Amino acid sequence: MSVLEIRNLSKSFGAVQVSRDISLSVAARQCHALIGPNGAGKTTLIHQVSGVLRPDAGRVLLDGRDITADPIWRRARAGLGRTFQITSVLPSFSVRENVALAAQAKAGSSMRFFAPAAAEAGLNRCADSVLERIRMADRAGVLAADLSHGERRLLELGIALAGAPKFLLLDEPMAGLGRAESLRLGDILEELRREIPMLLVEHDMDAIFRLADTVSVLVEGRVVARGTPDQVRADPAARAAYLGDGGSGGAAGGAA
Ligand SMILES: Nc1ncnc2c1ncn2[C@@H]1O[C@H](COP(=O)(O)OP(=O)(O)OP(=O)(O)O)[C@@H](O)[C@H]1O
Repeated sequence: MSVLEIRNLSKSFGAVQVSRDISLSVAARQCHALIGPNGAGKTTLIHQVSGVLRPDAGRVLLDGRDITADPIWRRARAGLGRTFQITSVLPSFSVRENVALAAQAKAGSSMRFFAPAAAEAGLNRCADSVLERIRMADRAGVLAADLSHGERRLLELGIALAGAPKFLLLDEPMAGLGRAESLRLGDILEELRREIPMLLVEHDMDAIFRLADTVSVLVEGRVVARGTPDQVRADPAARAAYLGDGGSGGAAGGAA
């Protein structure tokens, strides 16, 4: 069964239709990547899944439950994790505190039976296990304000993971990262993807070919090609529309 299912989503801004009858589904242990030229409507689609925007038509289902009308917080509580859209890092708190606060927000009232010291120890344990996963255990005590851009991105992922998501929305996680930082984040996402299914919008084609099981190519709000990374790389419609290269160059050509 699909963990995330998007059925026939459509969205217009005034006279401009930005999502045109888009359907896609992501099963457990799958990474579905969304690629397309600037302005194709990728972020608009992610916003409709996360709840930032309401679609004009169509439905979004998480674990089979219709969440189309749910506000952002209810989607988060239902297990929809997202990163890299709303900056959630608190600069004057340490890395561990940032993750522990996110874990506390997730735990909510279930913590009320514990003495404060025990609750704090539990949150710190949770934070430390997240920091291991994002390979930032050695930065636990550093103020978030003192992190590099790449580390801040990792911390944003850690904050999302502290919410124990059952699905992750990743909107251009590699944007602005250097080569080494992209590879590091790619390693972490590769480990995570078999555990938490994800919808990934990304321009970094190396990351797409490394992480995605399925790729959908969006052009002018419509899915024009879909398949494995290799199938999409060979698809004439994808090459013509997204790569704009007649088959010889462009982003996927570069990754080939
Ligand atoms: N709130 C809005 N009001 C009006 N038009 C919008 C709004 N948000 C996005 N658009 C338009 O919708 C189209 C799709 O934008 P969107 O940001 O979803 O594309 P994208 O594929 O994510 O692009 P990029 O790769 O550059 O991030 C663009 O033409 C954009 O100008």
